[in-house]
Amino acid sequence: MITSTSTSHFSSEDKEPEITLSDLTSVNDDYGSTSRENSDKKRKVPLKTRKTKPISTKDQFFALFKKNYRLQKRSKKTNVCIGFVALFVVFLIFAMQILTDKYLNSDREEIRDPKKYDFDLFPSRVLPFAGSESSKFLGTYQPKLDKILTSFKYPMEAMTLLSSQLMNEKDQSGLDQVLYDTFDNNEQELVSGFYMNSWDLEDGKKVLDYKVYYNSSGSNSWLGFNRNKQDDLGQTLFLPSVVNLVNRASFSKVWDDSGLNGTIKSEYGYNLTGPDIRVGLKNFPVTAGKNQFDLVLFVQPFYYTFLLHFLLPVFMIIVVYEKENKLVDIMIMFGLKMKVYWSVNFIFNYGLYMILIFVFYVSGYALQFRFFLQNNFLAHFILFVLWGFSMVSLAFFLSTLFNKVRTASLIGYFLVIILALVSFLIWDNIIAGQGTASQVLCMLLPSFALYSGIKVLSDSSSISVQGFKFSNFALTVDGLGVQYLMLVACTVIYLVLGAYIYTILPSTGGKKSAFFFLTKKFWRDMRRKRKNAKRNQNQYYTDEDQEKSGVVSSEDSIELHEDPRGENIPEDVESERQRVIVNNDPIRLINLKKIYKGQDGNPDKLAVNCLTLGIKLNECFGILGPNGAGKTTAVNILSGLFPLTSGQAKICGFDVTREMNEIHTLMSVCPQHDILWGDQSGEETLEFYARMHGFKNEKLDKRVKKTLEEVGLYDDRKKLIKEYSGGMKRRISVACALITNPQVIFLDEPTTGLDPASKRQVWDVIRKARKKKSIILTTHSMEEADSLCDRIGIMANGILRTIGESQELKTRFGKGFKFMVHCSLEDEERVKKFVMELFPNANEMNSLAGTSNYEVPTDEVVLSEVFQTLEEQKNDLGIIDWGISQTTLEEVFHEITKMAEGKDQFNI
Ligand SMILES: Nc1ncnc2c1ncn2[C@@H]1O[C@H](COP(=O)(O)OP(=O)(O)OP(=O)(O)O)[C@@H](O)[C@H]1O
Repeated sequence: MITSTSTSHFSSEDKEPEITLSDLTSVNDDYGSTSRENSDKKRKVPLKTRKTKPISTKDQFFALFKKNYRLQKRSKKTNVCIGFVALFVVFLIFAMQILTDKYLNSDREEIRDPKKYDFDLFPSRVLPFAGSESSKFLGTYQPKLDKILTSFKYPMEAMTLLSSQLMNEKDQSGLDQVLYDTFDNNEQELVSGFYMNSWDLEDGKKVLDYKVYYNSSGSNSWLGFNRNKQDDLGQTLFLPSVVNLVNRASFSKVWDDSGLNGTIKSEYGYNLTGPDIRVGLKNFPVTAGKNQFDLVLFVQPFYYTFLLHFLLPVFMIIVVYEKENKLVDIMIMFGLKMKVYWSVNFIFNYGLYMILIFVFYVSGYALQFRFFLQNNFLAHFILFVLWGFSMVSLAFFLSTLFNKVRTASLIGYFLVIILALVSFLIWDNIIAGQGTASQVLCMLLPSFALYSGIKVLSDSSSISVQGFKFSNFALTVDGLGVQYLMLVACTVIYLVLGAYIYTILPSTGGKKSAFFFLTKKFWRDMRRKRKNAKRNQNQYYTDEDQEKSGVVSSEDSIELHEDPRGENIPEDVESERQRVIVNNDPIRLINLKKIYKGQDGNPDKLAVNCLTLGIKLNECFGILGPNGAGKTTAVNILSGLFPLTSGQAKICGFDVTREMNEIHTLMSVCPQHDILWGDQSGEETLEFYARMHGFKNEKLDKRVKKTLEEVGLYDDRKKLIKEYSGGMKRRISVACALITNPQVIFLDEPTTGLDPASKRQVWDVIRKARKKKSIILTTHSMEEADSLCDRIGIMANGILRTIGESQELKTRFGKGFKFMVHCSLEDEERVKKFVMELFPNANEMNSLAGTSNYEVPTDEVVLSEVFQTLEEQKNDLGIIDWGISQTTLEEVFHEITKMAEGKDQFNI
């Protein structure tokens, strides 16, 4: 086991982010040569430092906000749809108001003496009385019946205004008159009137005359549709319950005390004493006038609730789109802080919602909706503001549950209808009748809080009510306080739930235990992260610092584990391991291991095993390997997408497990697949990333222009990405990786899908960009690795098989040179003899029709001599053509992967 212990160097000098266009423009002509080694020896990268200041939260915030704004502006279909729905709902209500006034609010005829119904004492159907706490009665009675009246325990007891509304000793026509006179005031509020009288018959029997008036016109009757109709609604629903009350009173002791004893034979078979009870039912008298039936009052809670839910799926789609297309991941790799991401989305979505609210208010006031005119402005404004918060939180929470835009939008739009409809159907009919506790519980689904709030305001804005006044505010459901509180609570609850689900089910990087926060490790890591972040805040250096710094090492002690191959570890891999442990390369991987947890019954997958590797300053390091070798996994760990299972990975001294925030400020990635917003132009895409890294104004423009020119996209800079060809997208992805002037770049198959000309263009860009940087490039193109990479590592089955410069590998694994000679058949023997003299250890591979191929050991070939000899003797020997070539990297690759086949199947 070898260890190294070291110190660190920091510079806390506070400077603006460096814009070194020269990084892109100055061409380093000696790429591919080993002379770079020498410069590394002179100057080593200090650990735990970065070149630029940490990315500022403010820069990220504005870059992200601008991007969101631009994309939303271009989502024309969605915007039109939102606008259309808003206007549709508003005009629907407006149309209803007009239609109602014209057709439903017809003239009303006077009814002074409404139809009267007489009933048996005990109707066969006895239903519970359907009154509420706010129901009011108006009645008249004889004082001697006082006790009967006060014995009407439930529900009259709850009717607070009962006594104040009772009028002594009015006769029936007197009550008719009172009800008639107060019709316009009473029609919404009074549910009933009653008349009660008692007298003695000639035979001494007592009579109790009890008339019930029911109000079929107010809000307490069903929708008010029964107005003016002497229907049997009250007869079937209302009267029996009142009669039941009378009966209960009759049976009570109070009855006896009132001295009204008599015998009652009920149809139930009871023999009870009591008076001759005469019960009747009458509708309220009606004044002449205009019916003021308010259809709007009935429908507006539903429509408003529907409209105010309409942005829910839009918000979900914004988040899920970026999740599905891995745009969040790439932004994280470019240093985006999640707290900034969520804040911007929250504020942005809330802003969109406020635009909708603004349109809603303007049209509501313009069209003179009573809802707005009659109610206190703060009452509905606070309700809408708080609903906006809880809806955005709810959308975030829901968006963590979906990974596909299609599913999210389908379920989102379905939810809009369902939530509005369920609130409409359930609140009035079921929940409103329950106690406050049940109502509060239901409001944990904030749609109920919104609906009930709108309902309170809507009812308060009916024609005959004065509207919701400031004095009506209270911590009750009717006073809106409960709704406000619950909307605030829902905002917090759904934000916390969303963050929790996002943590345990991230879009990438593997699931976490549902109880992760109960582990000691979690809190320890949190503490460490916070400590590191504080310590690292000002640890960045300038070019000058870098020049002065010399060799600086990490303060951490690093242990090198034994390679799983033990003694059989290839020499070059072992020597790299020894080199890495004592060198402070900008990228250091030590014993890196990654196991993907098996899902859906699949076993765990060991993707990377004991990878120890260092990438030097100014170096472009190529990782080659067949599909599934573990290349992308290694890059993803380094870029913070996946956590490593064990081992260490450090970038400029920052640990990927704890200091990813710092690492993101100094690295960038060109992912394997283009991860871009289709509705942004190439220029805007680059601007976004550059802005996120602190580039502003002129510097920003220059940087973007230069980078676009480098990748040959300047002329197409204004085109939307969705109009780009595959090759253009690839080039803009490479440009994104370079625009932020990072110290460390990961390029995952950067030229896949490019035509040869574009490929070479990108290669040029990478070569130029390499100065003062460390680049890891994974590729399947041997030509690319050969041309760009200073060193190459070949992986197979998650294990590093070999490492070295391209030439070294060719020498080590190739079978020397290939020599081909072509002559006529009669000269063939002579030529063969000559070849064997020239290359005594050559091996003839094949010979056909005068063309022979040989493998020649490298040490037998001195190219200049071979050229000279062959050119001199060519004509004498009758050689028509000849050629010599070196073993290609592709052959080395095949050789190594062949050797690796079937090897190293480790148990996890
Ligand atoms: N998220 C994942 N969950 C489980 N296994 C995974 C996951 N990602 C990759 N693997 C597995 O890990 C191994 C290494 O995959 P990786 O993508 O790193 O290979 P690669 O060398 O980049 O391949 P390619 O050249 O095809 O991109 C493969 O066997 C792959 O199936």
